Amino acid sequence: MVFPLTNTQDEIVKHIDGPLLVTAGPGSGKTRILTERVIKLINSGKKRVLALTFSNRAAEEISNRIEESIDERSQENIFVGTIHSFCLDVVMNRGHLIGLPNGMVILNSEEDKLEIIKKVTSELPEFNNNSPKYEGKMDQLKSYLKSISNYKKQFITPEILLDSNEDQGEFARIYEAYNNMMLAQRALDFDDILFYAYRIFTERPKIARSYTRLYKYICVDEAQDLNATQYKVIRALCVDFNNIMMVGDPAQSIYGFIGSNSDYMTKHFIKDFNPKEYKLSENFRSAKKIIEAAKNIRIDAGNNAVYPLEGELKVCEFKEEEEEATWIANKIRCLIKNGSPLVEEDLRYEDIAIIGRNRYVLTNIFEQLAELDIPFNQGFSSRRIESESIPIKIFEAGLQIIINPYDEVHFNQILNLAQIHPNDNIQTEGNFLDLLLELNGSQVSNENITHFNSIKKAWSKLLDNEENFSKALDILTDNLITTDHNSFEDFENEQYMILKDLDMWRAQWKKYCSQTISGQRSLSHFRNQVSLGKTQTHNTRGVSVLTVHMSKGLEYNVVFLIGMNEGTFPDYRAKSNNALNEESNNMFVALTRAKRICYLTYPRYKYMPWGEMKLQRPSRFINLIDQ
Ligand SMILES: Nc1ncnc2c1ncn2[C@@H]1O[C@H](COP(=O)(O)OP(=O)(O)OP(=O)(O)O)[C@@H](O)[C@H]1O
Repeated sequence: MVFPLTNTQDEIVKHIDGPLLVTAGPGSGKTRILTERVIKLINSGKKRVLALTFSNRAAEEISNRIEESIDERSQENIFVGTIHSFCLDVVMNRGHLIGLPNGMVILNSEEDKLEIIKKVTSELPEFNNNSPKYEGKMDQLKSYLKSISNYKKQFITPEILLDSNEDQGEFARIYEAYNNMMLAQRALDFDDILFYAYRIFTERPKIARSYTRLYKYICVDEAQDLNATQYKVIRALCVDFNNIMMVGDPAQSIYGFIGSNSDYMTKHFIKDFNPKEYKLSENFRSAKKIIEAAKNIRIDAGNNAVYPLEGELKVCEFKEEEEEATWIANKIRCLIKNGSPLVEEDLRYEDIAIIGRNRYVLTNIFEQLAELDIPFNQGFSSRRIESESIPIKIFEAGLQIIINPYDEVHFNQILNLAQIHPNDNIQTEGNFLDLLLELNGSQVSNENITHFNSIKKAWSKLLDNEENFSKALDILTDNLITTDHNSFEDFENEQYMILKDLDMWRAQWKKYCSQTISGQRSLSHFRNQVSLGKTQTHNTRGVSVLTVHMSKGLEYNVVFLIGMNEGTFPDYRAKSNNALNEESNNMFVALTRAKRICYLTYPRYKYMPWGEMKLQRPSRFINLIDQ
C-alpha cells in the first residue's frame, strides 16, 4: 500500500526550478521524494534529469522505482548513477578535449598500479639493485602511489606541485612520469576519473554548460557523504546553473574516514547556491521504542515517531560469541515459525537483518545459520572482481590487451603467469596484441601449453566480435574443464577455481547485457562497468547479514545488532571527537534500519585468535539506550 505524501513531502516533489536542500532524518522518505520528484519532472516533459548516488545499490533501487512509473522512451532522459560512473562517462566522451586518448580502461588493481610505478622508477639510481634503498623499495613505491592518489584527490597536478614546493621536485617528476605511463597504456586509475572530469569542466567550461543544457535538473542523494573532491566536481559542473537538489541526513554521515563531511551539504552548498530549504523529521519506518533509542544516540537528529506502535527493543547478554550466534539463529527460526504479534504479516527471512560493525563480528553467525539451514545473503558487495585461477587470470589480462594493444603491464603479467619465456629477440614495445598471438608452443612450458592454446582460442573469438564474450567463456569451459577427474587434489582444486571464475564472469556479462543494447556492447565498456561495480549481482534472498555501512538505506522488520562491545562498536580506533561522533552516526544508522523489533546483543567473553578468553565490556551505546 502506498501512503499519500505529507504536505511538506508534496511541496518538495512539486518543486521545479531553483536550488533545493532537503535535510531529513531516517525513514522520513528521502529516497521516496527524490524518486517521485524525478518521475514528476520527466513526466511533465521537463527534459533530462541527472540523479547522482553514492552506491550502485542506491542507483539500482532508484532506477527500478523510476522504471516502474515512466514509459520506456522517457527512461532515456534520466541518468541515474554514482558520481564516478557519471564522471567516467564525461571522461570517455570528452576527454579528447584535454588531450586524453580514446578508449581508456580503468586500471584499479593495486598490483597493476605498482607495476607502472615500478617501471617509472626503474631508471632511478636509488632503486637500483645495488642501492641501499633497494631493500625498502616496495614500501617506498606504495608510499608514492598513496601520495599521488592524495594529490589527485586535491586536483594538484605535478606542475602545480612543483610550482608550490620546489623540494618536491623529484617526487613531482615521478608523479608526472606515472601519469604519462598510464596515458601511454590508455589507463585510468580511480582518482583519475574525478580528476580528469574536474579538469574537463574547469578547463573547458563550455563542456560543463553543455551538460547542464542536456540535464536540466541535477539531484544528489545521500549528500551528507560528499567529500571535497566530489563537491568540487559538482560545483565545477554547475557553472551558471542552479537547478540542483541535495538530499541527506547529517546524522547518517559515516564515511568521514574517506574524507566525507556533511558540511559540504549543510554549509558549502547553502553558501554557494542559496537553496530553498526543507526539513523532514517524521520517521515513517520505525516503531516508538526504536526511535526513542535512536534519539538517545543522536539527540540532535530530526527523528520523530509517526506510528503509535510501541515495537520492541531488547538488550541480550551472552557468555561468548558462539552462544550469541546460536541464540540468534534459533530466534530467527522461531520468528519464522510463529511470527510476531508486533508484525501484522507473516515474517519472511527477507524481513530480517543481522548487522555488525565490521565483517569479523559476523563470522560466527554464518556457521550457525548454515547449521540450522537458514538461508542468508551478504548484501550488495563492493568486492573487487578478480579471477582466482591462473588460466582465467591469463584470459582476463588478455582482455586488457585486446582492448588496448599497447598495454605492456598486462602483457608482462601474462608472461609471468603462463611462465612463458619469449625468444630473446622479442620486441619490448609496440603492439603487444600481435606479440601475444604470436607466442607459440616453443616459448610456453609444456604443462601450460594446452591451457594457453585454449585461452588463445577464446581471445580469437573475441577478436572476431567483442560481443562474443559468452562464446569465449564456452570455449574455456569446453577446453579447460575435464569430466575425467582423477584423484589429484591439486588438480581438482584448480578445476573448482576455474569453474567458479567462469561462473563469476558469466554472471558479470549477463548483468552487463541486461544494462546495454546488443550492437552497442564493447569489451572496454564492459571492463569499465565491471571496475565501477555496476555489473555486480546481488542476492537479497534470505536473512541479510550486513556490516553497518552495507545496511545504509535499507529497512527490515527485525534487526539483530550484534557484537555490541566496547572496542568493536564504537571501534577501538575511534579516539578523536570526530571519530567518536562518526561511531554514533554508525550506531544511529544501524538502529534506524529496524521497523518493529531490534535486538542488541553482546558476548561477555571473546576468544582471541591466540586462544585466550578475554572479558568484554558492553558498548557505551548500550548504556545510552538502556537508561
Ligand atoms: N508520507 C508517508 N507516509 C507513510 N509512509 C511513508 C511516507 N513517506 C515515506 N514512507 C515510507 O517510509 C519508509 C522510509 O522511506 P525512505 O526509505 O524513502 O526513507 P529515507 O529517508 O530514505 O530513509 P533512510 O535515510 O533511513 O534510508 C518507506 O517504507 C516509505 O515507503
